[in-house]
Amino acid sequence: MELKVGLLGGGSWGTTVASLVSRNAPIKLWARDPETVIDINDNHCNSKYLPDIKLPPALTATSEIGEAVSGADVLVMAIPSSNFRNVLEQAKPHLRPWVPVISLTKGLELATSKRMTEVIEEVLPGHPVGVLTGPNLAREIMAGQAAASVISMEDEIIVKQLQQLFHSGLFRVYTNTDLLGCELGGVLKNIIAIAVGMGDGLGAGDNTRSALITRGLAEITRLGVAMGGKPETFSGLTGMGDMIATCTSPLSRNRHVGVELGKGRHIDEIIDEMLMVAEGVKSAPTVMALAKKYGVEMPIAEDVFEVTKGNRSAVRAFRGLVNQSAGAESDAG
Ligand SMILES: NC(=O)C1=CN([C@@H]2O[C@H](COP(=O)(O)OP(=O)(O)OC[C@H]3O[C@@H](n4cnc5c(N)ncnc54)[C@H](O)[C@@H]3O)[C@@H](O)[C@H]2O)C=CC1
Ligand SMILES: O=C(CO)COP(=O)(O)O
Repeated sequence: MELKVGLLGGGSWGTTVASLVSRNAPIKLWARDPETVIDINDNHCNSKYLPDIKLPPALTATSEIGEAVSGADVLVMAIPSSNFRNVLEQAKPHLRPWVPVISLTKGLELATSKRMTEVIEEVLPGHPVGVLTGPNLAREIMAGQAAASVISMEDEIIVKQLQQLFHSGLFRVYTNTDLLGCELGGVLKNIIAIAVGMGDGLGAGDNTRSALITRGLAEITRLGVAMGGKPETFSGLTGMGDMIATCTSPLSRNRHVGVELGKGRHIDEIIDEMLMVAEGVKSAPTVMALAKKYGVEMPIAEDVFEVTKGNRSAVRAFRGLVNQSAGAESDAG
């Protein structure tokens, strides 16, 4: 049976995943901005978020949320974490029972510290939930570069059915049933990418970058495992894989924030001039609250949090990180 897909969110990643799915299944993308809807339907472009990129003609969009949701056999959410619950509430009256809901979002809810799949379970009880996550920079995928990703759901049968919707020649989609571990990897690496960006903005070298990525991975693994994720998940595509892509790519918005902080700019000024979302800035306070709750030391994330709050300069944070006394490699800090 051919599954129909509704995808909510007309930004860079929502449009990219909708383009991938349009090769495999009928899909309707909902965007709140009517100009984006016209641009996709008439010009096969999303000039605002993916300038100079041609979209597949099979991809169509609507500004009526009910049109994307009511006929859907699968719902995909590409809305930033700050507005995720609100959009899900708007979708709820139109959604048929038991339709699986897949999140593409790499953030946490500020007010509740919840993961997006927990928000889905709360708003839409009974619907199977999952994430599609991995080292996936939107512009590279739209440019036809090969990439790998992971669809994660706890139900082994449903996850295999949905894998086929997203998988294609140049976009290899693996399955994983460690939903918590996969989802947290995508969220937590954003903060480490800000730290790495800060180092790069301050002119640090490749050795420093490697140390931050490696120690950062250890840090996010400690928290993820304390919360119930599997250690091996954090060394796979959704953990180490996404860390490498986000911490080293000039396309990463989170790394960009770090680079600008490293140059001495203020966080408000950096965010004000960005069109797109950098989830790591918004997740930092929640990650600190989770680290405290689970008794996990996260020195790199803490420095990022302090710099983004304006309590510490990037130079001071960075000096602190490289000057820290070193114990055993397996220790925190
Ligand atoms: N861009 C990328 O390469 C990747 C992004 N992600 C994640 O995907 C999520 C979405 O990111 P992007 O699409 O890149 O962000 P973006 O900043 O490019 O676009 C965000 C979209 O959400 C829409 N939006 C925001 N609030 C809304 C609301 N209340 N109602 C309706 N629409 C609303 C905006 O209009 C915009 O179309 C983020 O959590 C991000 O971390 C994950 C993998 C790759
Ligand atoms: O999650 C991403 C790549 O996998 C995108 O990272 P940014 O949000 O930092 O651009």
